[in-house]
Amino acid sequence: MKIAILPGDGIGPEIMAEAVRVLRALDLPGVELHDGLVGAAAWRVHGHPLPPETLALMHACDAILFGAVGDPACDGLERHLRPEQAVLGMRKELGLFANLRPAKVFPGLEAHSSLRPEVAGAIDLMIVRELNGDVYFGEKGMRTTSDGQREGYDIMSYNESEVRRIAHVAFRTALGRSGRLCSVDKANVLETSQLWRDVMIEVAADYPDVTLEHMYVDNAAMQLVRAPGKFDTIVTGNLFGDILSDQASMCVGSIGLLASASLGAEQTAFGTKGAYEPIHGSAPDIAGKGLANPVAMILSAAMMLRHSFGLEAEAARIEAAVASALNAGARGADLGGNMGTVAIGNAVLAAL
Ligand SMILES: NC(=O)C1=CN([C@@H]2O[C@H](COP(=O)(O)OP(=O)(O)OC[C@H]3O[C@@H](n4cnc5c(N)ncnc54)[C@H](O)[C@@H]3O)[C@@H](O)[C@H]2O)C=CC1
Ligand SMILES: CC(C)CC(=O)C(=O)O
Ligand SMILES: [Mg+2]
Repeated sequence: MKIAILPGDGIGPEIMAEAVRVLRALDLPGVELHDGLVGAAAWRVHGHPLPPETLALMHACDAILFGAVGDPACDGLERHLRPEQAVLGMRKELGLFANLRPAKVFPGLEAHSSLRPEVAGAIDLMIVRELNGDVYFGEKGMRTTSDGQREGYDIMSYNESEVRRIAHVAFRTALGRSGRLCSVDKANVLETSQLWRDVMIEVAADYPDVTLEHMYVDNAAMQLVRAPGKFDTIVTGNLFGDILSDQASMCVGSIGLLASASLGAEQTAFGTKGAYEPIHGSAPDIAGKGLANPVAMILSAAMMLRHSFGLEAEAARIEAAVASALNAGARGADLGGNMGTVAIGNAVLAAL
């Protein structure tokens, strides 16, 4: 069981250290951890955010633990050299098209939500975000219009097989939960979304036990804070899923709590190959201060054990330890506490 450890930039190395401590504490037989560089950290050494060495490591491993990439010092670089291209490149190169982002309120944290505790307490949802298409991967560029203005453009598109494969993931996910699936789009305005909706309806025929509803993304953003408990499984495109999941994180209390799994079709000897990363970024504003919440990274490691290695009991053990540590007061500044990254890691380890 080979795992690529790619901490990346900013708080990435700080939170990854805690996830690695938790993994090592489980002392799982046959697990090998292989370190690699990604993002600005890789660009500084190799001149590229996703160098061939790192790509080869990603291909050679059964799963990838990915911290975060992004560094304000790189904002002026040509786009293909910016750190963020590493996470996009990894997802595309490995065909990781399905991003699962669970959001559930932890017992004892209801009062830390941006919502009223009784509203927050009902949250238990799964966002299934398409990860290989949409406006993030369309043709983009800068041009000059005929009247001499600069114009930026990014083409949004999905083809039907891209929508169909994420639809199947979403319907299967909903089947394993409450059987309710909400497809979020903007079909009242966008052709891309009209196709998305049409294909969702076609695929629904294969899943008679799932109830499919459709919601426009602007309404979904509103409903997510009005009555988030009404959602169970949400399926949506790359851009909308990116935005709605950050919003969902504050409904449960902090962006430092939400983990994710990015999965494709590739199967290894142990399970589905995947990359596991917090939903947040490199948080340059708190990087290097020991303040980052490592929970999202630790929970991403748990998702890895579940999806890529079939180690359900071990995944559940990590999740229970996190819930117990949080409930006992292990909280950093993001949750109104004063514990640092390592202290929160210690609390999770003690609860394992
Ligand atoms: N998957 C990835 O590698 C991602 C990378 N990014 C990149 O990260 C950089 C920063 O982006 P932002 O928009 O600031 O988003 P961000 O998610 O890094 O930070 C947003 C806010 O949340 C806080 N935050 C994030 N993670 C936290 C944690 N674990 N504990 C406590 N507080 C936390 C930050 O301090 C900041 O105030 C940019 O370069 C961006 O492109 C952004 C999102 C995802
Ligand atoms: C850097 C972005 C492409 C990644 C992001 O914001 C995300 O996946 O949540
Ligand atoms: Mg994001």
